[in-house]
Amino acid sequence: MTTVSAIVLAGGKSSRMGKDKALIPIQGIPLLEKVCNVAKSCTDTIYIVTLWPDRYQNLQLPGCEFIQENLSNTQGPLVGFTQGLEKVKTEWVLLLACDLPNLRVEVLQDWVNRLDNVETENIACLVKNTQGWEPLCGFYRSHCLPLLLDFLNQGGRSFQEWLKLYPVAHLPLSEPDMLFNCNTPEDLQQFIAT
Ligand SMILES: Nc1nc2c(ncn2[C@@H]2O[C@H](COP(=O)(O)OP(=O)(O)OP(=O)(O)O)[C@@H](O)[C@H]2O)c(=O)[nH]1
Ligand SMILES: [Mg+2]
Repeated sequence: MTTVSAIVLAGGKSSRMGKDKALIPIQGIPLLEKVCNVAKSCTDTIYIVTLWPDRYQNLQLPGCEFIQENLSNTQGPLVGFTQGLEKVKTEWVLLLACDLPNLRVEVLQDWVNRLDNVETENIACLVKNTQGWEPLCGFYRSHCLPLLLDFLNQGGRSFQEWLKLYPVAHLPLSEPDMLFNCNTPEDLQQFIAT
């Protein structure tokens, strides 16, 4: 089976939520912990990229390694991903946002099993929606790092724009609510109510 690592992004400002999304308890478990638990079903190597590892010190995150972003301010998920990718030693990396309360282990494991059959030209393997790729719940080849650095050096910061430059393979998703992400207090209320 393909070996993968995982990168969990937890360096966003949570400005729409008004408090750190990573720490919001879902059924009593902080969201970042929940996401890392799901990532654990795919790999033993999990990197959490954040500007503030101290905040997450008391979470149950066994085996997860913090990567402290060496920036004075957040630069967005593409930059956070790049900082994580610099550590990755496996061929593929699973990238996850920290605000995905609905992730399903069986779906992610099915996706991992598909990676061996992805054509080599593809730099990533992602779900597509009507607006474009879902960049924050899917797989990237670690050798895309130089391409990503080039893009950042030219001032690019958008996942969607970067992904337009290279071939990307599709991942199937029969239940799109798995990608529901909690951005606002209303999103959270909606999630808790369902
Ligand atoms: N490491 C890192 N993660 C980031 C950065 N910006 C966003 N993220 C993460 O990327 C994911 C998606 O980001 P958003 O849903 O926009 O979250 P956010 O930026 O915290 O929220 P808003 O401030 O409301 O836009 C979340 O897991 C964030 O923690 C960043 O600069 N560095
Ligand atoms: Mg989000």
